[in-house]
Amino acid sequence: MAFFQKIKEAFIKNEDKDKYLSGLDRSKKSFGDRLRALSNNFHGINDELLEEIMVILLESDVGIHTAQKIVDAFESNAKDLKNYDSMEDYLISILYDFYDEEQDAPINYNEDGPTVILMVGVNGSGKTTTSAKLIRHYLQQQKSVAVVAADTFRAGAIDQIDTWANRLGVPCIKGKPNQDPSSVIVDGCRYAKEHNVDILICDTAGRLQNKTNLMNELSKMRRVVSKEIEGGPHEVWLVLDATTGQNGISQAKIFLEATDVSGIVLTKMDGTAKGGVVLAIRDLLHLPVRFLGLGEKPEDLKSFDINAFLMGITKGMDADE
Ligand SMILES: Nc1nc2c(ncn2[C@@H]2O[C@H](COP(=O)(O)OP(=O)(O)OP(=O)(O)O)[C@@H](O)[C@H]2O)c(=O)[nH]1
Repeated sequence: MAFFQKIKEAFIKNEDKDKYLSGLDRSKKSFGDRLRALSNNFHGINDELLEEIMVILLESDVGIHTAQKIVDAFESNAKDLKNYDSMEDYLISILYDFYDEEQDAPINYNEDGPTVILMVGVNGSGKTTTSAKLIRHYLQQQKSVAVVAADTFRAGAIDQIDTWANRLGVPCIKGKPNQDPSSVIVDGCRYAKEHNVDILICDTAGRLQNKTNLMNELSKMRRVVSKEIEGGPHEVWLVLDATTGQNGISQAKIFLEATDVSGIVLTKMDGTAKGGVVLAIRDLLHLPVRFLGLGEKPEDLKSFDINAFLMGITKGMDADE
């Protein structure tokens, strides 16, 4: 069976498939459609073709380092592929293996009390919106959820998450503007323990003015959570704006130097053709992509699925043809 068939079979079972297709449509235009255009002039695997694949990867923002690795892996076994379809199928299999989802541990949920998730990332990356989307995601899974408005530095951030919490009918634990975010997080943890909350989402501030401050602030937050709730924080998710592509990766590295991060949420994927950044993240940051933001609405945050992702960026809506 062609490799793509396997992806398609898994994709069909994903209930978020329509959102994946619409949200990744721009990436598909820059990747899948351009790849397919190579079928018009396919003369086997040669330097020209490898060069074209490289350019397509780069323009999808896979980044030079990662793109080179992908092309090398592809080249080493592709020589005998005689037609475009088998070439495309093999390339998709390389991208699949490259992501290698098997290496990901499942999300670390606390079996004995609230699971605390710290949301970190620079301002504007979509952290607050993603926190709101996560509330919905977990409510849909019949979990009890509360949110902590620990971004006490940005005027408006507290109101923003509070409004979302009200709309979604979950408690929002908030402090005053400029209050120490860690003290608000302590209040949140205590509330979660007292009220048997399953998931506590902490929307933190994303100030990146200097690494030492960031490091101190993040380690204080971790420390207070771990004192209040055993094993916490159970997950620390770095929110990255996909439209910033490779710049987002440099930003991510600063956060990774400041604290342990257990996963990435990539927002605004619907607004960019740079979908290839998923592969660069995997290669350069060695972290699982946990969720993709595929639109602005609360229901537009989707659990990452490599099959749906590859389908979205390669064949998209044409997959039924
Ligand atoms: N199209 C689209 N827009 C998004 C997505 N995620 C977030 N946004 C938009 O991005 C903008 C910034 O989002 P916020 O959630 O306010 O960003 P933030 O990181 O919390 O910013 P601070 O609160 O300043 O830290 C908002 O207009 C969101 O609607 C997404 O997946 N797709």
